[in-house]
Amino acid sequence: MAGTWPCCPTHTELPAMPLTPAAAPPLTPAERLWTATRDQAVKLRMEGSGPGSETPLTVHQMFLETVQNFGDHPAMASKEDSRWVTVSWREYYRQSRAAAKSFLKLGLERYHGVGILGFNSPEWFIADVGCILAGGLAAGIYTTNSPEACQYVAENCEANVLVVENHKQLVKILQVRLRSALQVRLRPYEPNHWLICVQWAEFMKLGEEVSDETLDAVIGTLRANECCTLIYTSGTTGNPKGVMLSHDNLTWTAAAAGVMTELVYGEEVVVSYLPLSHVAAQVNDLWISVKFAGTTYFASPDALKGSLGATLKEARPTAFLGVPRVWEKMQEKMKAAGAKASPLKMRVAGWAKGLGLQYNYSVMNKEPAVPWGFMLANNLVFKKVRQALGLDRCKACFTGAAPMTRETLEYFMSLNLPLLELYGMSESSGPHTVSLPEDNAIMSCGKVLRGCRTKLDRPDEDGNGEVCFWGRHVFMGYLNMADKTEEALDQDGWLHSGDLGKHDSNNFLFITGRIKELIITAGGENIPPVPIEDAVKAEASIVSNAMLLGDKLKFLSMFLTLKCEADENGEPTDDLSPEALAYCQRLGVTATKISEIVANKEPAVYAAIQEAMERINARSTSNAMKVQKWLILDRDFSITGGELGPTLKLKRPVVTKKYQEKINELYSLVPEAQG
Ligand SMILES: Nc1ncnc2c1ncn2[C@@H]1O[C@H](COP(=O)(O)OP(=O)(O)OP(=O)(O)O)[C@@H](O)[C@H]1O
Repeated sequence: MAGTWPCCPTHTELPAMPLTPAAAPPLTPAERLWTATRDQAVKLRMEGSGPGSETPLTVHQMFLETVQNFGDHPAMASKEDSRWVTVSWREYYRQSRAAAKSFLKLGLERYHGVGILGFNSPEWFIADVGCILAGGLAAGIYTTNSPEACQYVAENCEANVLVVENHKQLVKILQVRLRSALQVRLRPYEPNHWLICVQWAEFMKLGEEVSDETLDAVIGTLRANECCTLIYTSGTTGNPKGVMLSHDNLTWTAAAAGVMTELVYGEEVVVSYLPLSHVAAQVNDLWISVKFAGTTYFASPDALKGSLGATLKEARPTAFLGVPRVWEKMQEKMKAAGAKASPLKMRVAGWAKGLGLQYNYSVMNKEPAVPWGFMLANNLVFKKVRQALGLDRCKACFTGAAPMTRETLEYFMSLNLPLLELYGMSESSGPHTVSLPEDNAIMSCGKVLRGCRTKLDRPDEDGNGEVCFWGRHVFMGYLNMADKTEEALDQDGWLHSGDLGKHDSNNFLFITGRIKELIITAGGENIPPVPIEDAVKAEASIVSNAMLLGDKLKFLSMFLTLKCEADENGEPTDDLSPEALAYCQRLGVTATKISEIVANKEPAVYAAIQEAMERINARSTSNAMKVQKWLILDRDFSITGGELGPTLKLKRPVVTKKYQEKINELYSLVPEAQG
């Protein structure tokens, strides 16, 4: 028998609009677990009973359930003229239907894409949901994409319509193909076809003459085991791939993640600021909110340049998700502020942090012991920190999408703000393992989502094997890439993550490496770069980013960048950051710019980094793992520079290509003759 999700509380009032019946439509018959074809259905990985056996739902059904039960609750909040304006679930549904009608009117064909290129906003959500209701494939495009990268996505998903946030983004689109002026474009890839471009308000009216019956007829043909969304991977390991997610992938995963983290229907608040084209933000901000009738507050586009703190204080989210770099930045800022405090305040903070760390380790070890003085520390320090961060209502602070350092985890534990690690991929519709407030272990990514399974493939003697996923969160396939899909999914349908991991005796999963970025030297040694890179960053606090080199080369070397200030566009500048300046001052160096340090090979700084490198080399288990050479690049890595992906993961192929000449210098290689 199929299971059901815990029901949300019922609310008798129905929205004043035609609603289609909520009975689950049948699945499209399918034999295979995967496909690379846009209009093909897949077989779902249904369990016979319990978690994983729940009735599959379409996005429309999940949405409708929330509208029926929480129609008047606020669904979205955005700032207009310095005031928060909310949109109810009923209104959000009405607007999504209006957008769907307009897409149909514009000629959106079934299983064709709608590219959405813009910062997080109600329009982003409405365009996404509207596209799905109209039978299209919603495809977020990163705002940081180059014109060519936008074109790649639009062509790959055969977009009929692009929804573009502003002139800046539109200019990119105009550079690559057609000539037109405003916000929505029609059928861009059909030669000689007419184009229309309209502003949002006009777009929302375009479909007014499309009847409810017409739209409901389309909605009635949606099937839970068919594709509705494309998530483009950010390309840390190669060209972006279109990850096809079905309705069931989204609705099942949103429900499973929310149930596991004990979300409360109608009470959750999140702040949306991470790129929605990334799976983590999209599932957290959009789909979990739909399932649990949460309220999404939209941050300003300059969130990561400084305004996020103010938004958090106003929205006071009940859960908050940050990628590691966001938490690290918060830590850097708080430490810099702490360093300016009076000696007394510093002593109090130091004492409280000791208690915070002790207490949170005791909770983690399942022997919670409130140390003497903890309550005082809570009143004097922890509560104030939470309030200052806008996290005073936050039941869970999550980190995910990339590895996190122990130092940052312990820093937040010491402030009684333990970070809960999540692990997953675009190909698993987001989360595969989840850490919970009362069930987590430091450096672990938590336990597998209920209803899913983990297999560690070909484990070594320490139990490290490739992490493989099974469950209803596993994607349908890569659009138009059957070969890549067959590489990712084995014959039995397990998704191979390309990550190395192991379980401890309590079944916590630890990610111990990435096979997909393993460096294989010319001598055949397999070397995971991240532990060495993290060690350098920990040993030399002036270092912002480190990238190990050595793939198919004779020895290891490393690129380093220094911590610097960012300008108003988030671009790295030549000015050293306060932390880097402090590092220099400790060494008696007066330089304030990266260029000064690099141009002079500033002896004291270079010597200090060399000593750090020697300490790390001394700990390495073989000569092949020692870093023989390193150099400092004159500009830090950034999203805009292309070296970092949207979740701030290093894009190694981009750095290698960009700095090929420097690699040649390091290895005294002669570039291949041209032509
Ligand atoms: N908590 C975590 N700890 C360590 N690594 C993580 C964690 N969460 C995610 N990752 C890494 O991120 C990967 C998934 O990232 P994602 O699906 O976002 O790909 P991507 O950034 O689009 O890049 P790519 O182009 O390489 O697929 C995982 O396979 C894993 O390597």
